[in-house]
Amino acid sequence: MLVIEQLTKVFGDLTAVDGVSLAIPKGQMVGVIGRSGAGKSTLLRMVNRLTDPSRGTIINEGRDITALSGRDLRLWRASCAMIFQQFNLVERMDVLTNVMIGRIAHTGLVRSMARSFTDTDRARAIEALDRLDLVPQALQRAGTLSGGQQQRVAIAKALVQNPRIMLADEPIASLDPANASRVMEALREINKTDGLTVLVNLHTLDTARAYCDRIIAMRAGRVQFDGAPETLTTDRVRQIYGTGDLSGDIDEAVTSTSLTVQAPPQHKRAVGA
Ligand SMILES: Nc1ncnc2c1ncn2[C@@H]1O[C@H](COP(=O)(O)OP(=O)(O)OP(=O)(O)O)[C@@H](O)[C@H]1O
Repeated sequence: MLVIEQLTKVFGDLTAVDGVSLAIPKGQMVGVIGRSGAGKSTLLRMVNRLTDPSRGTIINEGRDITALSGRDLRLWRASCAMIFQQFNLVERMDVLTNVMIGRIAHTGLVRSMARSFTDTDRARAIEALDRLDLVPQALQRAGTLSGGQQQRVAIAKALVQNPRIMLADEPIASLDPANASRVMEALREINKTDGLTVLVNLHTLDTARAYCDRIIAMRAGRVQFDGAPETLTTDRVRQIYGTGDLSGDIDEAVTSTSLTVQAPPQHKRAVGA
């Protein structure tokens, strides 16, 4: 169980995350939705301590994550794999090497920089690539792959870290709908097969509804809704985001979503996938 209590992040005059409390059972797939600036990224970044909280606590399986420093903090970060919108791969390196870099916590930085990986590293990386249907691309330069393939390489790289939690910060925001579906399906498959907790930030309600066990809707740093996808009705979304304030992705999701049909992901920000 991941327990977040009164988690707050203040940047100058701005409270980006404002007293968020959540209890996330192991193995749950949670979609965090909200408009740009709602505090979704800051929340995720605090969970893996890329951003230090101003107040509040994060407890994972009874361990106070907010108190970690030094080696323990590095190990926590390694066990909390992060997927970013922009893939974070070394484009000029081949796919297999990119994935093996994910073994850094096990291999060590020096060996990783020298690209001196063990047979175990290589075997784990190939196994992960196989799960993501990317073995044929293993020796291809990462930069030559499509955006969707690159994001699946990033997921394979995260998998070889042996994470306890997978954090994905708008993993499909740069992808076309077909690639977005494959990436979300891959995350869901890993969540179900490995029992891995997944926290995924999404701009669109349809996607969260289609793939997540639970939806957290944020606005201005606060949790406005936390529950099962089917209980987040259109009326509830309108209450949260306000009828006079319905522009952008959440608005489109409200107007385009059937509440009974698990719609395929509707991507809103297609750029150079
Ligand atoms: N390092 C920072 N310094 C100052 N302000 C920040 C910093 N990081 C985030 N913010 C601000 O905190 C607020 C929340 O940002 P955050 O990125 O968490 O929102 P978000 O919901 O993830 O938005 P997006 O969907 O656009 O990524 C925004 O107003 C943002 O400008």
